[in-house]
Amino acid sequence: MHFLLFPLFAAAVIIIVKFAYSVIWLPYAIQRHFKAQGLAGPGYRPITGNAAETSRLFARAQSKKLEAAGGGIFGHRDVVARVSPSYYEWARVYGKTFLFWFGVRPRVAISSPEDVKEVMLNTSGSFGEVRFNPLSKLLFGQGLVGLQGETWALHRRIISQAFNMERVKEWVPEIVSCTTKMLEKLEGIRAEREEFEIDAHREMHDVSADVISKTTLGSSFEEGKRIFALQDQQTHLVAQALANVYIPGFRFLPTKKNRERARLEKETRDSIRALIKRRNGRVGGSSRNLIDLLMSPYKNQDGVEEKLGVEEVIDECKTFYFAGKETTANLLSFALLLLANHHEWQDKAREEVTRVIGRGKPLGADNLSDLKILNLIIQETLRMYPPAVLLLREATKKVKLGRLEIPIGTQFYVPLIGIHYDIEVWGEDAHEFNPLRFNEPSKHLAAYFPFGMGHRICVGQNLAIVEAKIVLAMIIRNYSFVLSSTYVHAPFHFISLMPQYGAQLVFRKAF
Ligand code: HEM
Repeated sequence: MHFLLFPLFAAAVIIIVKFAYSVIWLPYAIQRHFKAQGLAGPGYRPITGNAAETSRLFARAQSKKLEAAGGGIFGHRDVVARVSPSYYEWARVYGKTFLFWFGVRPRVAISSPEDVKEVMLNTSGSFGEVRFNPLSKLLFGQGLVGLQGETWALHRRIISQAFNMERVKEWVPEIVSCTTKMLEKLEGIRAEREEFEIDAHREMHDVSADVISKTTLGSSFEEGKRIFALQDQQTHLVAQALANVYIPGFRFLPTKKNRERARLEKETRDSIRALIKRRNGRVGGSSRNLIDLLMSPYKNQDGVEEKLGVEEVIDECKTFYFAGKETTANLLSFALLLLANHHEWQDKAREEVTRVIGRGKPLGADNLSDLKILNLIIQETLRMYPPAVLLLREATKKVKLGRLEIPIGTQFYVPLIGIHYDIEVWGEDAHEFNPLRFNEPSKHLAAYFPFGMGHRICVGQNLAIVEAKIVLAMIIRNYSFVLSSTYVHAPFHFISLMPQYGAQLVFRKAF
Protein backbone atom coordinates (compact mmCIF):
# COMPACT_ATOMS: atom_id res chain seq x y z
CA MET A 1 0.00 0.00 0.00
CA HIS A 2 2.67 2.52 0.96
CA PHE A 3 4.50 2.01 -2.31
CA LEU A 4 1.34 3.58 -3.84
CA LEU A 5 1.46 6.44 -1.39
CA PHE A 6 5.11 7.12 -2.07
CA PRO A 7 4.63 8.67 -5.58
CA LEU A 8 1.85 10.84 -4.16
CA PHE A 9 4.07 11.90 -1.30
CA ALA A 10 6.97 12.56 -3.70
CA ALA A 11 4.69 14.64 -6.00
CA ALA A 12 3.45 16.67 -3.02
CA VAL A 13 7.03 17.31 -1.88
CA ILE A 14 8.05 18.41 -5.41
CA ILE A 15 5.07 20.81 -5.61
CA ILE A 16 5.85 22.29 -2.19
CA VAL A 17 9.55 22.65 -2.98
CA LYS A 18 8.79 24.27 -6.36
CA PHE A 19 6.29 26.62 -4.72
CA ALA A 20 8.72 27.55 -1.94
CA TYR A 21 11.43 28.09 -4.56
CA SER A 22 9.32 30.45 -6.67
CA VAL A 23 7.64 32.43 -3.89
CA ILE A 24 10.40 32.50 -1.29
CA TRP A 25 13.87 31.46 -2.39
CA LEU A 26 13.94 33.06 -5.85
CA PRO A 27 12.44 36.49 -4.98
CA TYR A 28 14.73 36.89 -1.96
CA ALA A 29 17.74 35.83 -4.07
CA ILE A 30 16.77 38.44 -6.73
CA GLN A 31 16.31 41.06 -4.02
CA ARG A 32 19.82 40.31 -2.67
CA HIS A 33 21.19 40.42 -6.23
CA PHE A 34 19.82 43.95 -6.74
CA LYS A 35 20.75 45.10 -3.24
CA ALA A 36 24.36 44.10 -3.91
CA GLN A 37 24.24 46.46 -6.90
CA GLY A 38 22.93 49.29 -4.73
CA LEU A 39 19.28 49.07 -5.81
CA ALA A 40 16.88 49.52 -2.88
CA GLY A 41 13.10 49.46 -2.61
CA PRO A 42 10.18 48.30 -0.48
CA GLY A 43 11.00 44.76 0.68
CA TYR A 44 9.49 41.63 -0.82
CA ARG A 45 6.51 39.99 0.95
CA PRO A 46 5.85 36.35 -0.01
CA ILE A 47 3.19 35.78 -2.69
CA THR A 48 1.62 39.27 -2.67
CA GLY A 49 4.82 41.31 -3.11
CA ASN A 50 4.07 44.95 -2.33
CA ALA A 51 0.31 44.73 -2.96
CA ALA A 52 -0.64 45.67 0.62
CA GLU A 53 1.68 48.71 0.64
CA THR A 54 0.40 49.79 -2.79
CA SER A 55 -3.23 49.62 -1.60
CA ARG A 56 -2.37 51.54 1.58
CA LEU A 57 -0.62 54.33 -0.35
CA PHE A 58 -3.46 54.46 -2.87
CA ALA A 59 -6.08 54.74 -0.10
CA ARG A 60 -4.04 57.51 1.58
CA ALA A 61 -3.71 59.45 -1.70
CA GLN A 62 -7.45 59.17 -2.37
CA SER A 63 -8.36 60.37 1.13
CA LYS A 64 -6.35 63.61 0.77
CA LYS A 65 -8.50 66.73 0.53
CA LEU A 66 -9.07 67.67 -3.10
CA GLU A 67 -9.00 71.09 -4.61
CA ALA A 68 -12.51 72.37 -5.21
CA ALA A 69 -12.62 74.85 -8.07
CA GLY A 70 -14.15 77.55 -5.84
CA GLY A 71 -12.07 80.53 -6.94
CA GLY A 72 -11.81 79.02 -10.40
CA ILE A 73 -8.22 77.83 -10.23
CA PHE A 74 -6.61 74.47 -9.52
CA GLY A 75 -2.94 73.56 -9.26
CA HIS A 76 -0.97 70.63 -10.61
CA ARG A 77 1.63 70.09 -7.88
CA ASP A 78 0.05 66.93 -6.44
CA VAL A 79 -0.85 65.21 -9.70
CA VAL A 80 1.86 62.50 -9.60
CA ALA A 81 1.31 61.89 -5.86
CA ARG A 82 -2.41 61.34 -6.45
CA VAL A 83 -2.24 59.41 -9.70
CA SER A 84 0.75 57.13 -8.97
CA PRO A 85 1.07 57.23 -5.17
CA SER A 86 3.34 54.21 -4.79
CA TYR A 87 5.77 55.40 -7.49
CA TYR A 88 5.79 58.89 -5.96
CA GLU A 89 6.41 57.66 -2.42
CA TRP A 90 9.02 55.02 -3.27
CA ALA A 91 10.91 57.36 -5.64
CA ARG A 92 11.02 59.91 -2.82
CA VAL A 93 12.43 57.36 -0.35
CA TYR A 94 14.65 55.16 -2.59
CA GLY A 95 15.50 57.40 -5.53
CA LYS A 96 14.07 57.39 -9.06
CA THR A 97 15.43 53.92 -9.89
CA PHE A 98 14.20 51.33 -7.40
CA LEU A 99 13.01 47.74 -7.06
CA PHE A 100 9.48 46.75 -6.06
CA TRP A 101 7.34 43.63 -6.32
CA PHE A 102 4.20 42.85 -8.29
CA GLY A 103 3.33 39.55 -6.62
CA VAL A 104 6.43 37.41 -7.08
CA ARG A 105 7.55 39.50 -10.07
CA PRO A 106 10.42 41.95 -9.57
CA ARG A 107 9.76 45.35 -11.14
CA VAL A 108 12.47 47.94 -11.60
CA ALA A 109 11.18 51.51 -11.88
CA ILE A 110 13.35 53.46 -14.32
CA SER A 111 13.13 57.14 -15.16
CA SER A 112 16.48 58.37 -16.41
CA PRO A 113 16.06 59.22 -20.13
CA GLU A 114 19.07 57.00 -20.95
CA ASP A 115 17.52 53.92 -19.28
CA VAL A 116 14.09 54.64 -20.76
CA LYS A 117 15.57 54.98 -24.24
CA GLU A 118 17.50 51.75 -23.86
CA VAL A 119 14.45 49.76 -22.71
CA MET A 120 11.95 51.25 -25.17
CA LEU A 121 14.11 51.61 -28.29
CA ASN A 122 16.54 48.69 -28.09
CA THR A 123 15.91 46.46 -31.10
CA SER A 124 17.88 43.38 -29.97
CA GLY A 125 14.76 41.76 -28.51
CA SER A 126 16.15 41.91 -24.94
CA PHE A 127 13.24 44.06 -23.74
CA GLY A 128 9.85 42.62 -24.69
CA GLU A 129 6.26 43.50 -23.87
CA VAL A 130 4.89 42.22 -20.61
CA ARG A 131 2.63 39.24 -21.24
CA PHE A 132 -0.84 40.36 -20.33
CA ASN A 133 -2.93 38.73 -17.70
CA PRO A 134 -5.17 36.48 -19.90
CA LEU A 135 -8.24 38.31 -18.60
CA SER A 136 -7.19 41.53 -20.32
CA LYS A 137 -7.72 39.72 -23.65
CA LEU A 138 -11.42 40.22 -22.94
CA LEU A 139 -10.87 43.93 -23.43
CA PHE A 140 -8.80 44.01 -26.57
CA GLY A 141 -9.15 40.46 -27.83
CA GLN A 142 -6.21 39.14 -29.80
CA GLY A 143 -5.73 42.66 -31.18
CA LEU A 144 -2.53 44.60 -31.72
CA VAL A 145 -2.06 45.62 -28.06
CA GLY A 146 -1.88 42.02 -26.86
CA LEU A 147 -0.17 40.36 -29.84
CA GLN A 148 3.49 39.38 -30.09
CA GLY A 149 5.99 38.21 -32.71
CA GLU A 150 5.11 37.61 -36.37
CA THR A 151 1.34 37.86 -35.85
CA TRP A 152 1.82 41.29 -34.25
CA ALA A 153 4.11 42.37 -37.13
CA LEU A 154 1.50 41.35 -39.75
CA HIS A 155 -1.35 43.14 -37.95
CA ARG A 156 0.87 46.20 -37.37
CA ARG A 157 1.80 46.46 -41.08
CA ILE A 158 -1.84 46.32 -42.16
CA ILE A 159 -3.17 48.63 -39.43
CA SER A 160 -0.40 51.24 -39.81
CA GLN A 161 -1.27 51.85 -43.44
CA ALA A 162 -4.92 52.30 -42.44
CA PHE A 163 -3.92 54.99 -39.88
CA ASN A 164 -1.42 57.00 -41.91
CA MET A 165 -1.94 60.77 -41.91
CA GLU A 166 -3.35 60.94 -45.44
CA ARG A 167 -6.04 58.38 -44.56
CA VAL A 168 -6.79 60.07 -41.24
CA LYS A 169 -7.30 63.39 -43.05
CA GLU A 170 -9.96 61.69 -45.17
CA TRP A 171 -11.93 61.17 -41.96
CA VAL A 172 -12.04 64.92 -41.20
CA PRO A 173 -15.62 65.32 -42.59
CA GLU A 174 -16.81 62.44 -40.37
CA ILE A 175 -15.11 63.90 -37.29
CA VAL A 176 -16.53 67.36 -38.06
CA SER A 177 -20.00 65.84 -38.44
CA CYS A 178 -19.72 64.01 -35.06
CA THR A 179 -18.63 67.27 -33.41
CA THR A 180 -21.44 69.24 -35.09
CA LYS A 181 -23.93 66.72 -33.67
CA MET A 182 -22.45 67.25 -30.20
CA LEU A 183 -22.63 71.07 -30.56
CA GLU A 184 -26.29 70.81 -31.62
CA LYS A 185 -26.94 68.84 -28.46
CA LEU A 186 -25.24 71.59 -26.42
CA GLU A 187 -27.42 74.22 -28.11
CA GLY A 188 -30.45 72.14 -27.07
CA ILE A 189 -29.21 72.16 -23.47
CA ARG A 190 -28.55 75.92 -23.65
CA ALA A 191 -32.15 76.52 -24.75
CA GLU A 192 -31.53 80.24 -25.43
CA ARG A 193 -30.07 80.78 -21.94
CA GLU A 194 -27.01 82.98 -21.50
CA GLU A 195 -25.03 80.27 -19.79
CA PHE A 196 -25.43 76.61 -18.91
CA GLU A 197 -23.51 73.93 -17.02
CA ILE A 198 -22.55 70.49 -18.37
CA ASP A 199 -20.32 67.61 -17.40
CA ALA A 200 -18.01 68.00 -20.40
CA HIS A 201 -16.34 64.67 -19.61
CA ARG A 202 -19.54 62.82 -20.53
CA GLU A 203 -19.90 64.78 -23.76
CA MET A 204 -16.26 64.08 -24.68
CA HIS A 205 -16.85 60.37 -24.17
CA ASP A 206 -19.88 60.42 -26.44
CA VAL A 207 -18.16 62.37 -29.22
CA SER A 208 -15.06 60.18 -29.00
CA ALA A 209 -17.22 57.03 -29.13
CA ASP A 210 -19.06 58.45 -32.13
CA VAL A 211 -15.76 59.14 -33.93
CA ILE A 212 -14.45 55.62 -33.24
CA SER A 213 -17.73 54.06 -34.43
CA LYS A 214 -17.70 56.13 -37.62
CA THR A 215 -14.03 55.65 -38.46
CA THR A 216 -13.85 51.98 -37.45
CA LEU A 217 -17.14 50.59 -38.69
CA GLY A 218 -18.63 53.42 -40.67
CA SER A 219 -21.51 53.25 -38.17
CA SER A 220 -22.76 55.90 -35.76
CA PHE A 221 -22.48 55.96 -31.99
CA GLU A 222 -26.14 54.89 -31.81
CA GLU A 223 -25.35 51.76 -33.84
CA GLY A 224 -22.17 51.08 -31.90
CA LYS A 225 -23.77 52.03 -28.54
CA ARG A 226 -24.42 48.46 -27.48
CA ILE A 227 -20.76 47.56 -28.09
CA PHE A 228 -19.54 50.45 -25.94
CA ALA A 229 -22.00 49.55 -23.17
CA LEU A 230 -20.74 45.95 -23.23
CA GLN A 231 -17.10 47.08 -23.31
CA ASP A 232 -17.70 49.46 -20.38
CA GLN A 233 -19.16 46.63 -18.27
CA GLN A 234 -16.28 44.36 -19.28
CA THR A 235 -13.73 47.08 -18.42
CA HIS A 236 -15.05 47.26 -14.85
CA LEU A 237 -15.01 43.51 -14.38
CA VAL A 238 -11.55 43.09 -15.90
CA ALA A 239 -10.14 46.07 -13.95
CA GLN A 240 -11.29 44.43 -10.70
CA ALA A 241 -9.44 41.26 -11.69
CA LEU A 242 -6.30 43.10 -12.86
CA ALA A 243 -5.97 44.91 -9.54
CA ASN A 244 -5.16 41.55 -7.93
CA VAL A 245 -2.32 39.12 -8.60
CA TYR A 246 -3.55 36.64 -11.23
CA ILE A 247 -3.88 32.98 -10.21
CA PRO A 248 -3.30 30.78 -13.31
CA GLY A 249 -6.42 28.89 -14.39
CA PHE A 250 -8.73 30.96 -12.17
CA ARG A 251 -10.55 32.39 -15.17
CA PHE A 252 -11.90 28.92 -16.06
CA LEU A 253 -13.72 28.48 -12.75
CA PRO A 254 -17.49 29.00 -13.17
CA THR A 255 -17.67 31.89 -10.69
CA LYS A 256 -20.40 34.52 -11.12
CA LYS A 257 -17.94 37.12 -12.42
CA ASN A 258 -16.21 34.69 -14.79
CA ARG A 259 -19.56 33.70 -16.29
CA GLU A 260 -20.51 37.36 -16.66
CA ARG A 261 -17.17 38.11 -18.35
CA ALA A 262 -17.72 35.23 -20.81
CA ARG A 263 -21.27 36.40 -21.58
CA LEU A 264 -20.10 39.96 -22.27
CA GLU A 265 -17.30 38.68 -24.49
CA LYS A 266 -19.69 36.60 -26.58
CA GLU A 267 -22.24 39.38 -26.91
CA THR A 268 -19.57 41.94 -27.89
CA ARG A 269 -18.16 39.68 -30.61
CA ASP A 270 -21.65 38.86 -31.90
CA SER A 271 -22.56 42.59 -32.03
CA ILE A 272 -19.41 43.54 -33.96
CA ARG A 273 -19.90 40.58 -36.32
CA ALA A 274 -23.49 41.70 -36.98
CA LEU A 275 -22.33 45.28 -37.71
CA ILE A 276 -19.69 44.00 -40.15
CA LYS A 277 -22.31 41.84 -41.87
CA ARG A 278 -24.72 44.75 -42.11
CA ARG A 279 -21.96 46.90 -43.60
CA ASN A 280 -21.06 44.26 -46.17
CA GLY A 281 -24.72 44.10 -47.17
CA ARG A 282 -24.91 47.86 -47.81
CA VAL A 283 -24.68 48.93 -51.41
CA GLY A 284 -22.21 51.76 -52.16
CA GLY A 285 -21.20 54.02 -49.27
CA SER A 286 -17.71 55.16 -48.44
CA SER A 287 -14.99 52.60 -47.97
CA ARG A 288 -12.93 54.87 -45.83
CA ASN A 289 -13.67 53.04 -42.60
CA LEU A 290 -11.05 50.91 -40.93
CA ILE A 291 -12.91 47.63 -41.24
CA ASP A 292 -13.08 47.90 -45.01
CA LEU A 293 -9.42 48.91 -45.16
CA LEU A 294 -8.34 46.01 -42.95
CA MET A 295 -10.36 43.48 -44.89
CA SER A 296 -9.24 44.54 -48.34
CA PRO A 297 -5.96 42.92 -49.39
CA TYR A 298 -2.93 45.16 -49.70
CA LYS A 299 0.55 44.40 -51.00
CA ASN A 300 3.41 44.65 -48.54
CA GLN A 301 6.87 45.94 -49.52
CA ASP A 302 7.80 42.49 -50.90
CA GLY A 303 4.72 42.55 -53.15
CA VAL A 304 2.98 39.87 -51.06
CA GLU A 305 -0.76 40.31 -50.55
CA GLU A 306 -1.79 40.54 -46.89
CA LYS A 307 -5.19 40.87 -45.21
CA LEU A 308 -6.97 40.03 -41.97
CA GLY A 309 -9.87 37.58 -41.56
CA VAL A 310 -13.23 38.49 -39.97
CA GLU A 311 -12.37 37.15 -36.50
CA GLU A 312 -9.03 38.99 -36.51
CA VAL A 313 -10.81 42.18 -37.55
CA ILE A 314 -13.27 41.71 -34.66
CA ASP A 315 -10.29 41.53 -32.29
CA GLU A 316 -8.86 44.73 -33.75
CA CYS A 317 -12.24 46.46 -33.46
CA LYS A 318 -12.31 45.62 -29.77
CA THR A 319 -8.81 47.08 -29.49
CA PHE A 320 -9.78 50.32 -31.25
CA TYR A 321 -12.93 50.68 -29.16
CA PHE A 322 -10.90 50.13 -26.02
CA ALA A 323 -7.62 51.92 -26.86
CA GLY A 324 -9.13 54.75 -28.90
CA LYS A 325 -12.23 55.92 -27.06
CA GLU A 326 -11.16 56.37 -23.44
CA THR A 327 -7.75 57.83 -24.20
CA THR A 328 -8.92 60.52 -26.63
CA ALA A 329 -11.99 61.37 -24.51
CA ASN A 330 -9.76 61.87 -21.47
CA LEU A 331 -7.31 64.03 -23.45
CA LEU A 332 -10.23 66.22 -24.56
CA SER A 333 -11.66 66.51 -21.03
CA PHE A 334 -8.33 67.58 -19.52
CA ALA A 335 -7.66 70.02 -22.36
CA LEU A 336 -11.04 71.71 -21.71
CA LEU A 337 -10.37 71.78 -17.96
CA LEU A 338 -6.94 73.34 -18.49
CA LEU A 339 -8.37 75.96 -20.84
CA ALA A 340 -11.10 76.75 -18.33
CA ASN A 341 -8.40 77.08 -15.65
CA HIS A 342 -6.07 79.19 -17.84
CA HIS A 343 -8.34 81.62 -19.58
CA GLU A 344 -5.55 83.52 -21.30
CA TRP A 345 -4.80 80.37 -23.33
CA GLN A 346 -8.46 79.83 -24.15
CA ASP A 347 -8.58 83.39 -25.55
CA LYS A 348 -5.40 82.85 -27.57
CA ALA A 349 -6.75 79.59 -28.99
CA ARG A 350 -10.10 81.22 -29.90
CA GLU A 351 -8.35 84.08 -31.63
CA GLU A 352 -6.31 81.56 -33.66
CA VAL A 353 -9.29 79.37 -34.55
CA THR A 354 -11.40 82.32 -35.76
CA ARG A 355 -8.45 83.71 -37.72
CA VAL A 356 -7.64 80.37 -39.39
CA ILE A 357 -11.13 79.02 -40.04
CA GLY A 358 -13.43 82.00 -39.67
CA ARG A 359 -16.62 82.08 -37.60
CA GLY A 360 -19.06 80.24 -39.81
CA LYS A 361 -17.01 78.17 -42.27
CA PRO A 362 -16.69 74.40 -41.83
CA LEU A 363 -13.29 73.19 -40.69
CA GLY A 364 -11.28 71.31 -43.34
CA ALA A 365 -8.21 69.07 -43.32
CA ASP A 366 -6.12 71.93 -44.74
CA ASN A 367 -6.75 74.07 -41.64
CA LEU A 368 -5.24 71.58 -39.22
CA SER A 369 -1.57 72.44 -39.64
CA ASP A 370 -2.34 76.16 -39.10
CA LEU A 371 -3.78 75.55 -35.63
CA LYS A 372 -0.39 75.99 -34.01
CA ILE A 373 -1.46 77.34 -30.62
CA LEU A 374 -4.01 74.57 -30.28
CA ASN A 375 -1.26 72.11 -31.07
CA LEU A 376 0.93 73.51 -28.26
CA ILE A 377 -2.04 73.28 -25.87
CA ILE A 378 -2.69 69.64 -26.81
CA GLN A 379 0.98 68.75 -26.33
CA GLU A 380 1.12 70.41 -22.90
CA THR A 381 -2.13 68.65 -21.91
CA LEU A 382 -0.59 65.31 -22.91
CA ARG A 383 2.48 66.14 -20.82
CA MET A 384 0.55 67.04 -17.67
CA TYR A 385 -2.38 64.62 -17.98
CA PRO A 386 -1.16 61.74 -20.18
CA PRO A 387 -3.97 59.19 -20.66
CA ALA A 388 -1.39 56.36 -20.44
CA VAL A 389 0.26 56.94 -17.08
CA LEU A 390 2.83 54.15 -17.16
CA LEU A 391 4.36 51.62 -19.54
CA LEU A 392 5.73 48.15 -18.80
CA ARG A 393 8.41 46.05 -20.43
CA GLU A 394 10.15 42.80 -19.48
CA ALA A 395 13.70 41.43 -19.79
CA THR A 396 13.43 38.46 -22.15
CA LYS A 397 17.00 37.44 -21.31
CA LYS A 398 19.72 38.34 -18.85
CA VAL A 399 20.66 41.92 -19.79
CA LYS A 400 22.68 44.90 -18.68
CA LEU A 401 20.97 48.23 -18.15
CA GLY A 402 23.54 50.93 -17.39
CA ARG A 403 25.53 49.52 -14.50
CA LEU A 404 22.76 47.06 -13.48
CA GLU A 405 22.84 43.31 -14.21
CA ILE A 406 19.19 42.42 -14.82
CA PRO A 407 17.96 38.81 -14.46
CA ILE A 408 15.57 37.38 -17.08
CA GLY A 409 11.89 38.00 -16.29
CA THR A 410 12.49 41.29 -14.47
CA GLN A 411 9.86 43.82 -15.43
CA PHE A 412 10.52 47.51 -16.09
CA TYR A 413 8.07 50.09 -14.85
CA VAL A 414 8.34 53.26 -16.91
CA PRO A 415 6.54 56.03 -14.95
CA LEU A 416 5.52 58.10 -17.95
CA ILE A 417 3.68 60.69 -15.85
CA GLY A 418 6.52 60.92 -13.31
CA ILE A 419 8.98 61.66 -16.12
CA HIS A 420 6.62 64.25 -17.62
CA TYR A 421 6.82 66.18 -14.31
CA ASP A 422 10.55 65.68 -13.61
CA ILE A 423 12.01 69.08 -12.72
CA GLU A 424 15.51 67.90 -13.71
CA VAL A 425 14.22 67.62 -17.28
CA TRP A 426 11.47 70.24 -17.44
CA GLY A 427 12.81 72.84 -15.02
CA GLU A 428 11.33 74.38 -11.88
CA ASP A 429 8.06 75.19 -13.67
CA ALA A 430 7.36 71.51 -14.48
CA HIS A 431 4.14 71.77 -12.42
CA GLU A 432 2.85 74.74 -14.34
CA PHE A 433 0.74 74.79 -17.48
CA ASN A 434 2.96 76.43 -20.07
CA PRO A 435 2.24 75.36 -23.68
CA LEU A 436 5.07 77.62 -24.88
CA ARG A 437 7.63 75.09 -23.63
CA PHE A 438 6.76 73.06 -26.75
CA ASN A 439 7.86 75.97 -28.94
CA GLU A 440 11.44 75.09 -28.05
CA PRO A 441 13.23 72.12 -29.58
CA SER A 442 12.50 68.83 -27.80
CA LYS A 443 14.42 68.54 -24.50
CA HIS A 444 15.03 64.85 -24.70
CA LEU A 445 13.58 62.06 -26.78
CA ALA A 446 12.83 59.97 -23.72
CA ALA A 447 11.41 62.74 -21.53
CA TYR A 448 8.10 63.21 -23.37
CA PHE A 449 6.30 60.24 -24.88
CA PRO A 450 2.52 60.33 -24.32
CA PHE A 451 2.07 57.90 -27.22
CA GLY A 452 4.93 55.62 -26.17
CA MET A 453 8.00 55.13 -28.35
CA GLY A 454 9.78 52.50 -30.36
CA HIS A 455 8.09 49.83 -32.45
CA ARG A 456 5.03 49.71 -30.16
CA ILE A 457 4.32 53.44 -30.45
CA CYS A 458 0.59 54.23 -30.60
CA VAL A 459 -0.77 53.30 -34.00
CA GLY A 460 -3.78 55.61 -33.54
CA GLN A 461 -1.91 58.80 -32.62
CA ASN A 462 -2.66 60.61 -35.90
CA LEU A 463 -6.37 60.00 -35.39
CA ALA A 464 -6.18 61.10 -31.73
CA ILE A 465 -4.42 64.39 -32.55
CA VAL A 466 -6.61 65.23 -35.55
CA GLU A 467 -9.75 64.44 -33.53
CA ALA A 468 -8.55 66.50 -30.55
CA LYS A 469 -7.78 69.50 -32.77
CA ILE A 470 -11.16 69.39 -34.51
CA VAL A 471 -13.28 68.89 -31.40
CA LEU A 472 -11.43 71.57 -29.40
CA ALA A 473 -11.39 74.06 -32.29
CA MET A 474 -15.12 73.70 -32.87
CA ILE A 475 -16.00 74.02 -29.17
CA ILE A 476 -13.71 77.02 -28.65
CA ARG A 477 -15.09 78.76 -31.72
CA ASN A 478 -18.64 78.46 -30.39
CA TYR A 479 -18.32 78.81 -26.63
CA SER A 480 -16.23 80.32 -23.88
CA PHE A 481 -16.19 78.31 -20.68
CA VAL A 482 -15.12 78.47 -17.03
CA LEU A 483 -14.87 75.87 -14.27
CA SER A 484 -18.08 75.30 -12.37
CA SER A 485 -17.93 75.79 -8.61
CA THR A 486 -18.96 72.12 -8.34
CA TYR A 487 -15.80 70.92 -10.14
CA VAL A 488 -13.31 69.06 -7.95
CA HIS A 489 -9.85 68.52 -9.37
CA ALA A 490 -9.21 64.80 -8.94
CA PRO A 491 -7.12 63.19 -11.70
CA PHE A 492 -7.60 59.46 -11.29
CA HIS A 493 -5.92 56.47 -12.89
CA PHE A 494 -8.47 53.84 -13.88
CA ILE A 495 -6.93 52.05 -16.89
CA SER A 496 -6.34 55.52 -18.32
CA LEU A 497 -6.09 58.92 -16.61
CA MET A 498 -9.45 60.62 -16.13
CA PRO A 499 -11.08 63.38 -14.07
CA GLN A 500 -12.58 61.21 -11.32
CA TYR A 501 -15.74 63.22 -10.68
CA GLY A 502 -16.25 64.56 -14.19
CA ALA A 503 -15.47 67.93 -15.80
CA GLN A 504 -18.20 70.37 -14.79
CA LEU A 505 -17.93 73.50 -16.90
CA VAL A 506 -20.12 76.55 -17.38
CA PHE A 507 -20.52 77.45 -21.06
CA ARG A 508 -21.48 80.77 -22.71
CA LYS A 509 -21.87 81.57 -26.40
CA ALA A 510 -18.52 82.95 -27.59
CA PHE A 511 -19.99 85.58 -29.91
C1 HEM B 1 -4.78 60.60 -26.73
C2 HEM B 1 -4.99 59.43 -27.21
C3 HEM B 1 -4.08 58.25 -27.09
C4 HEM B 1 -3.02 58.03 -26.26
C5 HEM B 1 -2.43 58.98 -25.23
C6 HEM B 1 -2.49 56.71 -26.57
C7 HEM B 1 -1.39 56.16 -25.95
C8 HEM B 1 -0.80 54.96 -26.34
C9 HEM B 1 0.44 54.45 -25.83
C10 HEM B 1 1.30 55.11 -24.76
C11 HEM B 1 0.70 53.28 -26.47
C12 HEM B 1 1.96 52.41 -26.31
C13 HEM B 1 1.82 51.35 -25.25
C14 HEM B 1 3.13 50.62 -24.99
O1 HEM B 1 4.17 50.99 -25.50
O2 HEM B 1 3.09 49.66 -24.22
C15 HEM B 1 -0.41 53.03 -27.37
C16 HEM B 1 -0.53 51.92 -28.17
C17 HEM B 1 -1.63 51.68 -28.96
N1 HEM B 1 -2.69 52.55 -29.23
FE1 HEM B 1 -2.91 54.38 -28.49
N2 HEM B 1 -3.26 56.16 -27.56
C18 HEM B 1 -4.24 57.06 -27.91
C19 HEM B 1 -5.21 56.91 -28.90
C20 HEM B 1 -5.38 55.79 -29.67
C21 HEM B 1 -6.38 55.63 -30.70
C22 HEM B 1 -7.37 56.70 -31.15
C23 HEM B 1 -6.26 54.34 -31.16
C24 HEM B 1 -7.05 53.63 -32.24
C25 HEM B 1 -8.22 53.92 -32.66
C26 HEM B 1 -5.16 53.72 -30.45
C27 HEM B 1 -4.72 52.44 -30.63
C28 HEM B 1 -3.56 51.93 -30.09
C29 HEM B 1 -3.07 50.60 -30.39
C30 HEM B 1 -3.75 49.58 -31.28
C31 HEM B 1 -1.86 50.44 -29.68
C32 HEM B 1 -0.94 49.22 -29.67
C33 HEM B 1 0.16 49.37 -30.70
C34 HEM B 1 1.08 48.15 -30.77
O3 HEM B 1 1.25 47.47 -29.76
O4 HEM B 1 1.62 47.93 -31.86
N3 HEM B 1 -4.65 54.63 -29.55
N4 HEM B 1 -1.31 54.09 -27.29
